[in-house]
Amino acid sequence: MTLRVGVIGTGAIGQDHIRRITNTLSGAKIVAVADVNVEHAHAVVKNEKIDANIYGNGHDLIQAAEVDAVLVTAWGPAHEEFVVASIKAGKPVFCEKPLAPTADACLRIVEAEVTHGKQLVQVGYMRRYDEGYRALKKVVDSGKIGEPLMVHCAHRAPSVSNFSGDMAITDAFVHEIDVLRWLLNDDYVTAQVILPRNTRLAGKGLQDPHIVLLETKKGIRIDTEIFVNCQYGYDIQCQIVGETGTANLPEPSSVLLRSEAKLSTEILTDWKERFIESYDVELQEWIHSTVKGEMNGPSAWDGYVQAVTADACVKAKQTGQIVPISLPDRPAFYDKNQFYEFSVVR
Ligand SMILES: NC(=O)C1=CN([C@@H]2O[C@H](COP(=O)(O)OP(=O)(O)OC[C@H]3O[C@@H](n4cnc5c(N)ncnc54)[C@H](O)[C@@H]3O)[C@@H](O)[C@H]2O)C=CC1
Ligand SMILES: O=C1[C@@H](O)[C@H](O)[C@@H](O)[C@H](O)[C@H]1O
Repeated sequence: MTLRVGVIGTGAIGQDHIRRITNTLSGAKIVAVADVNVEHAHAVVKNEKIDANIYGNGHDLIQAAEVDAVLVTAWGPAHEEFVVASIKAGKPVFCEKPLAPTADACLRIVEAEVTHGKQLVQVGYMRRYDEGYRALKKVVDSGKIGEPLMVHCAHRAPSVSNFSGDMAITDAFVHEIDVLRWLLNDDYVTAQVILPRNTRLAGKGLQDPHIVLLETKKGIRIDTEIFVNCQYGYDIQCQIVGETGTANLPEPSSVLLRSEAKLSTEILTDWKERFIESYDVELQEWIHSTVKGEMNGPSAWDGYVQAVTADACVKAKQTGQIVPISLPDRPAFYDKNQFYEFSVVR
């Protein structure tokens, strides 16, 4: 069976996902696209040479008979309405991060899904599909370093022209929020943010770097440097310190170059390049799971936890205080794999 996918939002990552589903992955094809900028949607369909219907309104795409599953790659504030509408239509939906910009909006999505009774939502946290993070998780789960005690991370980007306000936390650090609780199989209980000396190279009025300190239920302490105008590269670091050893996220593979009296390896500069394979694996696994009627990736609940944690970090930044993170108990609904029937008969 070929999964017929409709994409809402034909901007940067929407186009990337259209390309990978069309040219790289198997088991799915793009049959519809929607964007508030319809001209842009037309241009994307033409440039990518796909045979897809074009809608000016995402809700029409969700209702369209030719669409089996929905990919939401519109701006964050538009995610909630499209994810909820997909759930109500009983269609599996992959939504790019963040699930929604506020914790309340994420909770409404969780409630809509629980009410519907089957898990239909996956959130685009692709680091869980990265070979390096998966290898790191294997080591942690094996017990080779004993129980994890501390985690030291860095999220560095060369520059970010589009960031405003607290986007270093709400747009960039959200990836660490998701991947670290998955790596550690734990949840967060407090957040604190320390503001080091500001770089002169950040946009006007923007704080950069930040140091975020998270504490988990098990008492693990996590420090993350977020430095999104570091100039030199896109550099993601993660070291887990356990009782009997440490484990580091592997560096992306790169040729070890001996030249001009120097020994060097390349550092990537673009997040798309750094995680290019993870996006492929993430969407390929989503396609396979969806066709089987399963939902195995980051869930709406994970999206909600990320939003609550990000809110606490923003509050901690604003107040300079250690902010408690309290979450309701995870609904039992998210404990088990909920299978849905693929009702589309062709
Ligand atoms: N997982 C990851 O690493 C990444 C995730 N993202 C996420 O993907 C989402 C999109 O980001 P970009 O592609 O960079 O943004 P973008 O600005 O390039 O594209 C967004 C598109 O959505 C369209 N749009 C906005 N509101 C809409 C609505 N109500 N209905 C239909 N179309 C609408 C816009 O016209 C635009 O074409 C964001 O949530 C972002 O955080 C973006 C980059 C990387
Ligand atoms: O999601 C992403 C972007 O929105 C964000 O701007 C980058 O910093 C992230 O690393 C990338 O994965």
